[in-house]
Amino acid sequence: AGATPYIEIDGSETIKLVEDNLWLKTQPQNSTPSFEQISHLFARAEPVSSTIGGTGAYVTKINISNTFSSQQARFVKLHSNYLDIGTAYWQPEQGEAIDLKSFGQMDGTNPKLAHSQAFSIALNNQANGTLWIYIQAKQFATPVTVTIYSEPAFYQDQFATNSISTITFSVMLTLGLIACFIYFRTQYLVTLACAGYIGLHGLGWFVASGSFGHLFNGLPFNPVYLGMLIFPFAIACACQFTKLLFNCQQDHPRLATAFNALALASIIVGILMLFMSFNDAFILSHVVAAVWTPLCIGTGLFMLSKNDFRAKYYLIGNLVYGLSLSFYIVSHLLKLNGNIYPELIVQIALTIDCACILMSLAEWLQIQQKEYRHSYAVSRIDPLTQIGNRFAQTEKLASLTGGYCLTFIDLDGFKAINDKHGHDMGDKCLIDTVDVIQNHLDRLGVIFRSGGDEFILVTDVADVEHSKRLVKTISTALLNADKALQQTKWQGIGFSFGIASSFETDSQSDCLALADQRMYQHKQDKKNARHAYTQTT
Ligand SMILES: Nc1nc2c(ncn2[C@@H]2O[C@H](COP(=O)(O)OP(=O)(O)OP(=O)(O)O)[C@@H](O)[C@H]2O)c(=O)[nH]1
Repeated sequence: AGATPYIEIDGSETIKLVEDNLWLKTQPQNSTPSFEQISHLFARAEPVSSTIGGTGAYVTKINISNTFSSQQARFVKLHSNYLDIGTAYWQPEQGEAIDLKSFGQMDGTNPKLAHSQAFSIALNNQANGTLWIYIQAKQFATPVTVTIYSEPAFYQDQFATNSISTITFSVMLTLGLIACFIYFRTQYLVTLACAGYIGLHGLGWFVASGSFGHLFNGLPFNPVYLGMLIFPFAIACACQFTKLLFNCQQDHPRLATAFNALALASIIVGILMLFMSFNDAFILSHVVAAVWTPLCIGTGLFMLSKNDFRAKYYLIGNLVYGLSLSFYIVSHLLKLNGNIYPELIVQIALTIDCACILMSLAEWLQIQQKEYRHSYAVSRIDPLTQIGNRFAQTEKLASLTGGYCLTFIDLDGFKAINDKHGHDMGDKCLIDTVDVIQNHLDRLGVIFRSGGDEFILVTDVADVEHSKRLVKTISTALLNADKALQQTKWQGIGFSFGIASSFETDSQSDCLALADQRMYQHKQDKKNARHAYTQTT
């Protein structure tokens, strides 16, 4: 270890200590050690160059001198994501060592700070002394830097750090909840996977930032570690989401297998992690991330190369997240000392990623909606004549609220066309006949092909008088249509029809039956008239 560092408390807002050779490795303790224990441990501690990747307990002492002529309050912040036990003592040059408040994550008395721990120290005027710090955790994921803040600078830093952290995991949790609600409404599995993907990431950071522990302190275990344990389950959801988003089962079976395999592996890892040491769990989680990140970015690039526009948001989000993770790793390895924590940058990037993921889900839902609308329309259109079919007719009848008029139309002599010229010509005849009907009746209501050579015209009617007038108008229109048909090559075809209104009957089925009956009567009358005509000639 190098010489004991020395800090002069002057006018500076913040004083940062380089982490190199600051800490000494010592024996972990079962409970918060006393000053005597710490000084004892310090004497036998092993020098280490850095705490990064370390586990267990570390101890340090820092000489501090207050150059002010007044008492000074300062905050000491340690950048340590995990911290089971943290305790510090101020040993003035003269006098007894003073116990500063414990600042571990299991202790509820320290100032609440996302991703870090802090404690306060009051330095008498012109005081010289030694600050002893003991820290203990299952894992030191980052170099544990020590920064000394003036009171205003600390509160400012605390506000910014906690705000950014809270906003990001709140946004993630909210987006996850939105995806969850979409699942309840649509039952699409992709939305459930999306809810898991975003929601579990949000929950993970809520726990990992320390905020969960700050809200629910007094737990028998340190909840901050749980953040890492949630991660593989979030990745399992992310795999399923990606697979379903790009319809991999149908379009890219090999990718689907890869995502299923990684999802299964992540779940197994996630369960195993609960039973292994946190250090192993920590490494395994990073292995999962190392497989997932290139896989999702590669998939995004591949899908974009196939012009799949769902990939655009997916790729942007994962690139932002991937870059932030790289920055996180590099910043810790190179011990970059920016003003903003790399964890917060990852959290911000992940929030952007989650928003992009939800956008890609929206794209997916939009495609579904378009397909649904298309099949909805197609299922209600008669493919031969392109007018509404019986299904559409049933819906129209069900939607009627006021008075209505139903016209039953049946072709005369259609079977003969089929018999004489074949079904293809019969089809053509039907198409032409519908054209003629539409030209004459379109403005009078909606026409449906109820089957074979039968059609129904549905008209909304205001009152009895209106329905009486309508009977005349429709009859005239159909007689004109009949005449028009005679001008085409289908002279043998004619229309028989019957009209009934809701004012004459009690129900729609009665109204339909009455119109059918009148149509049949009309057909019979025409047949009789033809018969009589043939007899007289
Ligand atoms: N080409 C063709 N024929 C069809 C189609 N749907 C039903 N048909 C035929 O239409 C004919 C309807 O029979 P009918 O109602 O007895 O025909 P019609 O000659 O008009 O007899 P009336 O109604 O008594 O005047 C049957 O031969 C069906 O096979 C179709 O989509 N295409």
